[in-house]
Amino acid sequence: MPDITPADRALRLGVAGPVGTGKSSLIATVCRSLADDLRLGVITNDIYTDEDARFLRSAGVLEPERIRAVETGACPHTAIRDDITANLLAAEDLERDFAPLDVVLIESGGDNLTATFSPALVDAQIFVLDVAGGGDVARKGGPGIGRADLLVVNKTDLAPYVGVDVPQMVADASEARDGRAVLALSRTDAASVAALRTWVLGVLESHRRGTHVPQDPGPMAPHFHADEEHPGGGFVHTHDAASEHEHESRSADEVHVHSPARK
Ligand SMILES: Nc1nc2c(ncn2[C@@H]2O[C@H](COP(=O)(O)OP(=O)(O)OP(=O)(O)O)[C@@H](O)[C@H]2O)c(=O)[nH]1
Repeated sequence: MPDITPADRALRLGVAGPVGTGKSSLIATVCRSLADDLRLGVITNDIYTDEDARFLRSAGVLEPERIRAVETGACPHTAIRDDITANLLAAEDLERDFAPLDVVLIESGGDNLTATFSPALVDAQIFVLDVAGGGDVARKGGPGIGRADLLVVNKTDLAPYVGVDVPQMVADASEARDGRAVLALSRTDAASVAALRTWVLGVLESHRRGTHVPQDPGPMAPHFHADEEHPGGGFVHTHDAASEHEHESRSADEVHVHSPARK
């Protein structure tokens, strides 16, 4: 049997970041700018719905069949970091059904500031912040901000309305990242969209050459889960290997993958 190396399959590119920072819109932008040149697929993760996948299908950026939703049933960050089975199966199915694909984009649904993808699931990952979250967010650090392959400071067109100094926010982010890539993006700014396109093509090229090394930004920082039945209204937990994980656990066949009916 021939050896299959990561370079022989599609580049798997994760897109994570807090709720509403523009992850789905960024994926739509990448699809619009690359769909004529590359064969693309998308997987979205949502807790109970396939809302992000439906948004992308209705945006008409790819054939609907190339956009699949994983309904995680628990926090999406669990399905991109702790038990990636459903996402891996969805990626493999998509890659088989539309072989050969160049890039599969995997979105982590509305999630918190510390969620990151396992390097066993994605080859590279983008972490998305937006200016509306405040100029200070980039300075606060965390695994995604510090060590994702690319940090996007999104919706720069809104900066004048929310009083954020974009060059300062980018400088703070670059400092928090020891010089790793930071991109100020707005879907209304063609030059920034072109820079995003160039970045994706660059990662794809190194992936194909076999020189791209997936990085692990690190586990989520300890975080608080609201729970009415818990004393104190919730609990704090961590995701490091040594600590017990308290999320509801689900087997792969309990996790739903939505794909529209094939024509
Ligand atoms: N002004 C402006 N608005 C944007 C931009 N990108 C996205 N938005 C808006 O920001 C809102 C959230 O965008 P989404 O793409 O749904 O964000 P998301 O991170 O996928 O959201 P969740 O999946 O719920 O976490 C929507 O109203 C978008 O239209 C941008 O570049 N500029």
